Amino acid sequence: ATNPVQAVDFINLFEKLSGKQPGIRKAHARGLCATGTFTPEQNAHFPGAALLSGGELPVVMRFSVGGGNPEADERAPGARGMGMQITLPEGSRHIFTGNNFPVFAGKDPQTFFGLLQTFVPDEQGQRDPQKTIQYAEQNPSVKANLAWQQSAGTAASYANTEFFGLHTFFYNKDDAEQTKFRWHLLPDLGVKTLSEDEAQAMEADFLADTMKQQLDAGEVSYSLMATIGKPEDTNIDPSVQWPDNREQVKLGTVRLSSSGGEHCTPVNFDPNVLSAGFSPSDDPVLKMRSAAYAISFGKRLSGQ
Ligand code: HEM
Repeated sequence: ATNPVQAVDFINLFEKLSGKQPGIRKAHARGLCATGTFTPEQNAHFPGAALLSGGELPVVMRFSVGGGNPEADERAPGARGMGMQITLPEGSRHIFTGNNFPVFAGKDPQTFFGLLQTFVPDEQGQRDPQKTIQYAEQNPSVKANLAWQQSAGTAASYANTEFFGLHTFFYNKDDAEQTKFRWHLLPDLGVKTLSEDEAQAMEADFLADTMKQQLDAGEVSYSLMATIGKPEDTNIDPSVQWPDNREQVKLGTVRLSSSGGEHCTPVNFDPNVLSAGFSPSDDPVLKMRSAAYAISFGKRLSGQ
């Protein structure tokens, strides 16, 4: 492409799709903050990882509804997100930011951008679904995600949602013995979605109360899992899932202790912030995210 898409183009497009929302995240605008702990488990695939070597570490998590609307209706089916910052004893951080779909909408930023452009309404405020269908025919790497969007229910609770990192990461990348993995966060309370009727019986902002009730009733926890990749599994394409027979290992348990509050306000959940020994892949979508999040973070903190 002669004119590759830039991070700022995404920010402008998000503002076009959701309106200017001064001081608000340009994507995943509606959210719920939570705090808790991460209890690591040592693992042969991650020898000596500082993240997994100590005891309990503090966690700040932000759950969110996809899109730039801070008043998004939580009864609607579709994308939900999760950002998790784990702070290590010496102060370094490891951030995991994932969504509830197992496959991304496009093999690279350009393809994803083109898809988002098909969602821009015309002068009468109407969206043209035909544009999206045509785009998918010409850009098949968006199809698996669109199929997921079609069939997705409404997340019953953030405590009952699975989140996927989607990109490939490495541990000890420079070593001959490097581990290649993708992570996901499995809710120990099980995955639950609501049918359309069940969702309509809820309040539009039910997710914060639901989380509070679940925290009052007992433990809300997640298993942080890594899928270990084989050489033939893609390093760079988040629109392609790895075969489902790959080895799964548990990196630790995330336990929530509180929800609500402003702990997430000063956090930029940039998925390229990794603790010692970990490194990102060359996935161009992953690379694009740091710059886009930084622009959104700066705008949000400066009231734009
Ligand atoms: C080119 C691709 C992408 C772009 C341009 C993009 C852009 C953004 C932006 C601008 C924000 C707001 C950041 C802030 O203000 O702090 C955001 C938040 C978020 N994104 Fe992305 N994103 C992309 C891909 C992804 C992918 C692949 C995932 C999931 C694996 C994801 C999950 C999230 C989540 C969960 C949040 C909310 C973080 C929070 O609560 O602060 N995004 N994204």
